[in-house]
Parts: sequence; C-alpha cells; structure tokens
Amino acid sequence: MHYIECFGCGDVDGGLHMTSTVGEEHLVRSRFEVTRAHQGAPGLAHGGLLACAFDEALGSAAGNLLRRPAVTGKLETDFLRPVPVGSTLYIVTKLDGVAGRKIYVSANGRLDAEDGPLAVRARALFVEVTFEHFTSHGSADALEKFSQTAGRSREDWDINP
Ligand SMILES: CCCCC/C=C\C/C=C\C/C=C\C/C=C\CCCC(=O)SCCNC(=O)CCNC(=O)[C@H](O)C(C)(C)COP(=O)(O)OP(=O)(O)OC[C@H]1O[C@@H](n2cnc3c(N)ncnc32)[C@H](O)[C@@H]1OP(=O)(O)O
Repeated sequence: MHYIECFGCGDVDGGLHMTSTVGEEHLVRSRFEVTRAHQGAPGLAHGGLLACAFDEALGSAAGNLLRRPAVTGKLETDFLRPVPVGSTLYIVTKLDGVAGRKIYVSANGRLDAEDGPLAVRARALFVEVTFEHFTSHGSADALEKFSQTAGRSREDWDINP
C-alpha cells in the first residue's frame, strides 16, 4: 500500500521512487537508488535524504505490517559508511514491538547487494493516529486520493506492485 503523491514511494518528480515488499519472516525489503539528485558531499548521498529513505522504509514496514495509520515520532540514524551516487541501498526493516499506540521498527541498509557492507542503520518510533490526524492537519482531498490509490492493492502483500 502506498500513496502516489508520497515523496518516498510515489510518482513525484525528484522524489525517492522507493519500492518496498514484504518478504519472509515479515521482513520488509526496500530499495533506494542513489542518484546525483540525492547528492550532498561531492559524489555522496546527502545524509538527510538517507534519513528520509529510512523514514520511508520504516514507515512502510510499520504501516503495511500492521495496517494501521501511523506517523514518525522519532527517527535515529547511524551513518556507518559513505553511500556513493550510483549505488543502491538494500534496506531490510523489522517490526521490533508494539506498546499501545507506539510502534518500534529498525532497519539495516547495505550497499549494492542484500549481503553488501552495512552502510546505514536506523530505528524509529511510529505513533498510531486516527484518520482524523490527516484531515485535521493535512487535507481531506489528499486523504481521499490516498484511499483511492491504496484501495487497488489492499489485499496484496506487495507494497509497491
Ligand atoms: C494516510 C495513512 C493511512 C494509513 C493506512 C494504513 C496503512 C498504511 C500503510 C502504509 C504506509 C506506507 C508508507 C508510509 C511511509 C512513510 C511514512 C512517513 C511518515 C512520516 O513522515 S509522518 C511525518 C512526520 N511526523 C509527524 O508529522 C508527527 C508529528 N507529531 C505528532 O503529530 C504527534 O506528536 C504524535 C501523533 C506523534 C503524538 O502525539 P499524540 O498527542 O497523538 O500522542 P502522545 O503525545 O500522547 O504520544 C503517544 C505516545 O507516544 C510517545 N511519543 C510520542 N512522540 C514521541 C517521541 N518523539 N519520542 C518518544 N516517545 C514519543 C508518547 O510519550 C506517548 O507514550 P505513552 O503512551 O507511553 O505515554
């Protein structure tokens, strides 16, 4: 389930265009292809965009595994290796636990292969919200557009088919 206007997974010009899929053992696998548009230091991915990619991967795992609306409350990233432009980050996310409305997730991002070197590690706390969160703070039109898009793949475990 994803939203076409999402910066992380949607069809947005200049967006991250990430894809995520639920796999074995309820792990969510996401890919982020780092282009020149994601550059910070010369030839390297911008750290803020890497954090964004992990927000997407972690949020996608929380939302799609639990099928509940949730927003990022806290996001921590460890940048362990430089991530070059032209590389692909293979991100694997797991659900660590749920306590009331709090959803804990963590992820590892490896360079250029599922078993490549570990480049970024992240943890996040998502907080479950009601749909009113999006209408009162966002817009009813945007939520309606999300519902129409998401409805197509509701029964499908492929997040971005
Ligand atoms: C339209 C979506 C529909 C979804 C449908 C279903 C499935 C969706 C499927 C897939 C989704 C796919 C992809 C998603 C991909 C990416 C997601 C990106 C997500 C974002 O990019 S989203 C933008 C950034 N995000 C925000 O815009 C949040 C702004 N913020 C707030 O809106 C409030 O701040 C809120 C709601 C977070 C809490 O407010 P609140 O008043 O509702 O609740 P409260 O404060 O009581 O917190 C309750 C408990 O969480 C603890 N807690 C809260 N925050 C904490 C923190 N920072 N650190 C440690 N603990 C924290 C408290 O300590 C308490 O814990 P306790 O219960 O133990 O006391």
